Amino acid sequence: MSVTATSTASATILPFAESAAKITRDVRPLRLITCGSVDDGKSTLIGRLLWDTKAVKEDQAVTLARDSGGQNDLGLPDFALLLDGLQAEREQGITIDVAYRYFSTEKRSFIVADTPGHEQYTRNMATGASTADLAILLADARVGLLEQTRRHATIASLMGIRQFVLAVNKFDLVNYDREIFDRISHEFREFALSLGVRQITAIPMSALKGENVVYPATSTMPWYEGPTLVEALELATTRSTQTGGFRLPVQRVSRPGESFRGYQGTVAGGSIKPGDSVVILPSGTIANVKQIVTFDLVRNAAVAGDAITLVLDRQVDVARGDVIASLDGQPMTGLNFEGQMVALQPGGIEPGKRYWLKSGSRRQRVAVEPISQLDLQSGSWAPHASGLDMNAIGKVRLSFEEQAVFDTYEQNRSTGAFILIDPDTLNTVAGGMITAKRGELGGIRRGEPVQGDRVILSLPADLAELLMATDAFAARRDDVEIRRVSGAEAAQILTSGDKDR
Ligand SMILES: Nc1nc2c(ncn2[C@@H]2O[C@H](COP(=O)(O)OP(=O)(O)OP(=O)(O)O)[C@@H](O)[C@H]2O)c(=O)[nH]1
Repeated sequence: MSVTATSTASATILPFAESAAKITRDVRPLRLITCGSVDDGKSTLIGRLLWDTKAVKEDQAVTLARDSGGQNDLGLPDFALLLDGLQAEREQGITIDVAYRYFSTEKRSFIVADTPGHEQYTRNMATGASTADLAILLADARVGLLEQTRRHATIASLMGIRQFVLAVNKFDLVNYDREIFDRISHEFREFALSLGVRQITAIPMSALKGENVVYPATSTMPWYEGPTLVEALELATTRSTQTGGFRLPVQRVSRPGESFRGYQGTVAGGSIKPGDSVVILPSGTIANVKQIVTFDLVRNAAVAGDAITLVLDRQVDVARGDVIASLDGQPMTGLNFEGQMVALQPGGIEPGKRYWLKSGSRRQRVAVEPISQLDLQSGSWAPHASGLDMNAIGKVRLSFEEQAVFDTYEQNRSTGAFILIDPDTLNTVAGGMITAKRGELGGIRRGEPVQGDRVILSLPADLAELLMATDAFAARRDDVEIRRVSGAEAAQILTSGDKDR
């Protein structure tokens, strides 16, 4: 549907969008989340987006007019009711689940997740954020940024979202005051930059009146020269999992007969073709791809998102939960990682307790040790060695009993993301992402032992042999463990261990 036809605004030409369209045209729909505090106007904004892009069908419009008991003083229906898929919301006056809506302009289509603003629903927000390319964060122009806005911005960044639109809403209630916009947008920009988000667009708007949403507010906010919301969305980029190397988390080993053995899963990054060499992790076995099979076809290549069965050229030991990866740019393998997580359950996260960590098809026992917690007011990380309360965002150490395989979330949002499950209740208690592998030279790095009191040295095999032959090692045999790794992996451990320090 076109967004240029308008019944409420005078502007039918969108020069910014016209030029933008020449710059980028991404065929995949852009996935967005909207978040902010209660009553900032999320439902009204999404309703307005759907209405002004003509995504509302005629029968819905009739229901809407009936349900809103007529029209508001602008002669328009109550847009918030548009999003009222759930009867409960109307009864309780709050949004209680993630609702997905679809709309499109001439240039692009969009999928929007409407996530709730209430504290206890942070978990739903994290669900919406995990698949989104961009987050629209709402703020009420009368009150500015609230803790909840900062929390949602932080979760969105934790879930890997690197594009934010700050929608400073309800400008009609502050006399379209430019100074208010400058102050709030400056404050938000500082906060978002501290989260590592660089693509930030702040837009003053009135969702209720439809100003700067689809149509520019040239008469009421002539001082604003940036894009409307829709123009900013048309320009945004989608996140891709195809930037890194090939990743196939194995979901199933298929053995229909003696002669055939295939490894099934959905490609979580990169691409593959017959003849390519791959490594099976955590074992480190190397093999070549013989065949790529989908449910009815033999393929000559597969890319991220394809569900495939991979046949290798030799008998190897592969189990559910293993990762088959390209030889170049392998994921990290180890027992100790660092991550960031948000606690999602009332009990929070207890330090030292064993949880199940689930990433893709893999489920492993893990001990979680909080290191620091994000102060949502200042945006800084404060040392924090006790548990993480519900909704708290923390940096943590993860210690596994068996070798784990991860990418950092920056490199691959599928093999770098995880959830934590409480083994007693089977509830999902946290969601998070991997930020680095912990240097297993931990005893040397800042003298901090890992794995209880033992220092683990991961060394290239030749160095390991040399060290183990020394008297010094013999004397410390009980508190030092030496692991033999490849030279490349030793280098990787050293570099990743130094990150964030
Ligand atoms: N004046 C004015 N009022 C607005 C604007 N946007 C929303 N509102 C009003 O603000 C109130 C809250 O809007 P909602 O859209 O329900 O807010 P929400 O953030 O979705 O709230 P929850 O669903 O409870 O999380 C409603 O009364 C809206 O009509 C605006 O731009 N200007």
